[in-house]
Amino acid sequence: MNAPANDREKDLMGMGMSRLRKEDARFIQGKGNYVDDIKLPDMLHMDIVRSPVAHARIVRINKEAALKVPGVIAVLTAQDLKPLKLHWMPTLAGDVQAVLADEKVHFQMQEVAVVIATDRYAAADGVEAVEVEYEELPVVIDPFEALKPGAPVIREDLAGKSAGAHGERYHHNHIFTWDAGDKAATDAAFASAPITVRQDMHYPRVHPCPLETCGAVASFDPVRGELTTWMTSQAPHIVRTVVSMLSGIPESKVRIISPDIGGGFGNKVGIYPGYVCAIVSSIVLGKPVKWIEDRIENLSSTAFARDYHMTGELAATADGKILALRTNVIADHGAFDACADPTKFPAGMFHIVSGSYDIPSAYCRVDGVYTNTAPGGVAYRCSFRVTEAVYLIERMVDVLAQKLGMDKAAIRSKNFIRREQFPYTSAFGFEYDSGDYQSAMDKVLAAVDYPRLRAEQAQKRADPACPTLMGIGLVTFTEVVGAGPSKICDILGVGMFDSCEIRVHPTGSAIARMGTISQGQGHQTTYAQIIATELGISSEVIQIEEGDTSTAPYGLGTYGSRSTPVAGAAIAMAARKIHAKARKIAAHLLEVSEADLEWEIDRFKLRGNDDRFKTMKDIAWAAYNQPPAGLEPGLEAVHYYDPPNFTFPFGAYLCVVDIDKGTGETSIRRFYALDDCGTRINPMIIEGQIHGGLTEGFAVAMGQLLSFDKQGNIQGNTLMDYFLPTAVETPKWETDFTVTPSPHHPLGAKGVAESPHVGSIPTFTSAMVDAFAHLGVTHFNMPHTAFRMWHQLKAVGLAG
Ligand code: PCD
Ligand SMILES: [Cu+]
Repeated sequence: MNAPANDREKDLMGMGMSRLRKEDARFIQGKGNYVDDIKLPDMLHMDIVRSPVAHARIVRINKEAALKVPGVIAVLTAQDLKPLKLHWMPTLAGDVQAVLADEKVHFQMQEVAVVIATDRYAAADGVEAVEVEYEELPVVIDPFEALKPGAPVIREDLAGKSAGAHGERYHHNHIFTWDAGDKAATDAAFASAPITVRQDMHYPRVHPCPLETCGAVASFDPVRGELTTWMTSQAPHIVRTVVSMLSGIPESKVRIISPDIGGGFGNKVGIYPGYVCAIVSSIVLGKPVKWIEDRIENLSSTAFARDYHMTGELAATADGKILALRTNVIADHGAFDACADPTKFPAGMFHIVSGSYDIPSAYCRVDGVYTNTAPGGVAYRCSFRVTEAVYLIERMVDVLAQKLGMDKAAIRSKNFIRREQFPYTSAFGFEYDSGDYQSAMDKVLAAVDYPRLRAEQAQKRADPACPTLMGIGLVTFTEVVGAGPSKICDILGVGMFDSCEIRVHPTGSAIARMGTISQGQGHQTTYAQIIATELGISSEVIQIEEGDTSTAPYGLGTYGSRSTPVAGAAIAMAARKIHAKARKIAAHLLEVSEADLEWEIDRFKLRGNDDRFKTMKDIAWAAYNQPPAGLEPGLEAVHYYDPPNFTFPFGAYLCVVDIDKGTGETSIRRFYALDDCGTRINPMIIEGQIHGGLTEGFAVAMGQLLSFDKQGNIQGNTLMDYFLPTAVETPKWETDFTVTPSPHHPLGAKGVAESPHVGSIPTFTSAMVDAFAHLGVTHFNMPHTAFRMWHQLKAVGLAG
């Protein structure tokens, strides 16, 4: 933290200060306002009939018994939505998805019908009473099986379509092939390389699992023709655009409000059938309709993450210089392609897979595949498949080091993009804005006394009586966040810029609105801190509002750690417009020329003269009272910021584990995380974000898993089974930082919230595998539960 220069600066509580979170006053008193807190007069409740089977034809749906349940008002099926052309909806990935199953169900828990009733209980009773007759079809849950010639046809609606939104389809269950890099040069480098390594790995299906599930309250006013919907959306403006396009209601009469959100983690970016059904029900019935998912519905049917079957290959010299990288991925996207990636990137930013290393040639290919599982593939705390990419490259560098008998740190040093190479263009065409990987790693190695840890490990390996296996994981990752330059990044054709509007009131306090939406990140605090420093107004009196499309300027929302890189920049630019006008007003009030003024914390003063000044408070009053001739009254500005590039935060993580040789039980002895996100706005919030991301990384690596049995029954979809670590299981985190500002961001800031998730997961695997490295093991898949580790121990002749 930069110590404030004086009391005036301290009073601002601006950038760089660990000020407490403004929003916590309401959160810790239970006074937040979540979607389920919205209660409107005459509000009806909706519940969803879901398929018990994974693949079947719907022979018949009988609503009669349900309609007799006291309180039930209506039951809607695909047949009812058909006349409105709303039984299918477009997905963000250019596919279509059934809103309610149309003649066929494609995965277990798919939405089949909705029941609307006067209360939540009656709606649930109604759901029980809807009779659906299914004729079961063969199920495919394995994407490799799905691509075989005789595999069951999952998407009959696509029959005969040999091309999708992302080009050619070569099989009825194939969605797209996407590739990047130079294949010929990469193949040539492999053909002549002295050393090559190859490793298959599966990044299993996991779920973001926010504590608050998804939900909506839709309220259509038939008199005014206006639709207001409160919903748990990470991107309310794009939802408004889509709702207007689908319903035909003018965008000016659609209002989407994201109230407080109890965690998003990528799960609340997409548009789900439940939202659409609540809106349609409200339009049809002319009354407000509330839909709130339960936990099992959230885990089973809303967007999952990952499920990437990856093959990595590295070519290198005998002394460990990497010459080329090749990867091939089979991506399970479930029954509908409903990933939420920028339109032109069906595999997100997977091509950041060359990581922190200077690799001359690289090529990657991803094939998207349909299976009878829930749709998804969202960016769970990651900027669109970056987690998968970082996992692959970090695993591969370890595998190569093992093959060459090199140390993990030494091989990384040998291949780092060096500080003087930035801006650096990767083999995939990303222009990395800045970085200093060697300094970050050196700081971590020194902090944990790496040589001593290795010596301890050697000693333990030499002692057969030692009850534990000790593993050391090391990862040096690069993220790509801040989507994005709108020339390459859009969602449904809308460029991925972001926005800010600031109004300074006559008495010197202010309100600001952005196109993003906090889900717990603390935007109300950090955004106010940026404005405080830029404008010399205390962050305490700067009100931040997000999430209401009727008041906030258009923006693309919060995910992919884009708020700081994009909206954060918009805030600085809007503030600078106000600053420029304030300077004119100050010059007028002081009767001097603008050039004679200098800015100091909260005021313009006559250069070198502390006694002649006008504070921002004076200037605000004057703006509404006696602006200079020719200048409009008022003190406000709007800025739409289209970033010139992504930002590239990075980090170096080290983990030490001790695995019990008898039981496979693992203790995380140490986890040291160094992050570099450029200029830091609020170090305390950053620390909290890093703890959160590391804890979610721990959960994924050590326990989370959604899997399916052969019939397509989902496993692990309750919190009895799905691992959400509490304070009891969570390791103690040690954090550290370096500061390498982004050269193109007005504040030098990069995103940070995803880095700890992206970086920690491969670090855990690196540590777990390292514990077995002396026994010839190079890789095993997550999650590293005690049971799976016990099998691993048995496989190498340990454990009973
Ligand atoms: N340099 C810097 C950076 C940053 N920061 C801070 O921190 C935070 C964060 O940021 P970013 O990184 O920018 O991010 P954003 O955009 O805001 O956010 C997003 C993220 O965020 C995270 N975190 C969190 N937290 C909470 N609490 N909750 C939630 O939900 C969440 N989510 C998660 C996720 S998943 Mo995705 O969606 O999957 O893609 S992506 C994501 C904010 O407040 C800010 O301001 C500072 O201070 N500084
Ligand atoms: Cu991702």
